[in-house]
Amino acid sequence: MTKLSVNVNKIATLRNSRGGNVPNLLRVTKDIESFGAQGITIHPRPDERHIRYQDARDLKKLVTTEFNIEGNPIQKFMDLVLEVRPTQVTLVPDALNAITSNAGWDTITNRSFLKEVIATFKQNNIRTSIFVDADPKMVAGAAETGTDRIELYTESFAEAFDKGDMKGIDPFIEAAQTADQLGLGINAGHDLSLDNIKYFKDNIPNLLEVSIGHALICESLYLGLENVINMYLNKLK
Ligand SMILES: CC(=O)[C@@H](O)[C@H](O)COP(=O)(O)O
Ligand SMILES: NCC(=O)COP(=O)(O)O
Repeated sequence: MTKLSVNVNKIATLRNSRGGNVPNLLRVTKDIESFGAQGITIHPRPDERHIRYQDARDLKKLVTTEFNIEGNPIQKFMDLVLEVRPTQVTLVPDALNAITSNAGWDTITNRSFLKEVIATFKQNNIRTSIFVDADPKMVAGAAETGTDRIELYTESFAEAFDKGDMKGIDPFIEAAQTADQLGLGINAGHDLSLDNIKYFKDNIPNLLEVSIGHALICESLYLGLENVINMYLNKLK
């Protein structure tokens, strides 16, 4: 079975846009778990424009499913993860001001750095994952770091799928086979959605976890809109 980990960054972004506590991140997270999600993902960035470091601490007290923290392992992030001790840490090579994640690690150039960081987290019993492009060379490089898992960066698949190009899955099948041969667990994420998730899952059978945020929150808006409009109309009669 593939676990669904819901990325709640977008809930925090909406909350922060008004400066108050609506929507309430902790309440929404609790609801997401009670609706059956098997994990919660957050991706705090150094400017804390969506998830704040304090959110990570607050969520740790409340999350009962798998808690996954993603981010670039700068010192501040390392300290947070070692304090919070989530189930899993996913290392993502974000540039400081990136709007969203836009590349996987070069696991060959960064091998010794990643090896050191992975060792630190593993010594603290935190499962590790490395965000990589669907490239067997990068998957093989990830295996050299000692990581437990990789997270396949799925934007190129999602973009191809959207254009009707079914071949966009091919590099992911190859990368997943390499990961399997090397004993790495496979996660995936970025731009996965209700439209493309079944095709991805059907082609990557050994998929352990997907983390989904942007599309899932947008879909929740669309699918909930009719209900809420009607509730307002009823109150305005
Ligand atoms: C690694 C990854 O693909 C996700 O964590 C994604 O970056 C979500 O973060 P944002 O919500 O900041 O786009
Ligand atoms: N690791 C991917 C993730 O957490 C969510 O990415 P997205 O669904 O917001 O693109």
